[in-house]
Amino acid sequence: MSAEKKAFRQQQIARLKAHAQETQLAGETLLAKLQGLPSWRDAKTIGVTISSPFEVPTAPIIAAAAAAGKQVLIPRCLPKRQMAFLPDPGAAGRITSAFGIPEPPYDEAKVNDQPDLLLVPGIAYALNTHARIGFGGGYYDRFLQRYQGPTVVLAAPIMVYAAPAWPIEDHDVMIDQMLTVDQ
Ligand SMILES: Nc1nc2c(c(=O)[nH]1)N(C=O)[C@@H](CNc1ccc(C(=O)N[C@@H](CCC(=O)O)C(=O)O)cc1)CN2
Ligand SMILES: Nc1ncnc2c1ncn2[C@@H]1O[C@H](COP(=O)(O)OP(=O)(O)OP(=O)(O)O)[C@@H](O)[C@H]1O
Repeated sequence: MSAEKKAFRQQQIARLKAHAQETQLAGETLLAKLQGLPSWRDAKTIGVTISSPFEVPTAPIIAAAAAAGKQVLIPRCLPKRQMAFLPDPGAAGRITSAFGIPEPPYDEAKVNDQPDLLLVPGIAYALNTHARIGFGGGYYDRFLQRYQGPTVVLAAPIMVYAAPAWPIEDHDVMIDQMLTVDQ
């Protein structure tokens, strides 16, 4: 990975941490926008992460999906930077990974890697190209190569860039839809 990308990521994560409260507040507006999308309304299954304190809060999204009768699928990290989506067992059923992320237990029979809608996490997004940069695991760039459905990001203000301020690589996959508080 380029030193430039690494430096941007470090700086951006520090910015996210400094704007955690603003990001939490933006969550409400972003969820309302998400609920207005046809891709949300039509989805019977939703792929979403369990957020950390400086990401857009996903607990309200998960609650809204469940209330609307949608099945919530959350990712489990696997060896070789692979990721599988499995039904959310609820807070008490999640297992916290070595990276501190609550994950579903692995059960091959329950894997569904083609949710009807995928909410993609990240640390920064570009309005012009819909490029994204994540935490550096490469999990989503790999996953998105074989995911066929629509992708959406919920971009808190601190995550929004007019154009990418980080290097774009061949394996970067652009996101279909970018929701922001302002645009
Ligand atoms: N809330 C949330 N869950 C998520 C993601 C996310 O962005 N947000 N992910 C989005 O992808 C996946 C996990 N992402 C990860 C990204 C990097 C590393 C990681 O490797 N961390 C190392 C440093 C890097 C390295 O050594 O290569 C570490 O912390 O030691 C782990 C998980 C799945 N779950
Ligand atoms: N499709 C892929 N095939 C092979 N290696 C990949 C692929 N996507 C990413 N990688 C590798 O994974 C590592 C992390 O990728 P990158 O810096 O793009 O992560 P990221 O933008 O934070 O993405 P993500 O949120 O998907 O983890 C890099 O070493 C990159 O070369």
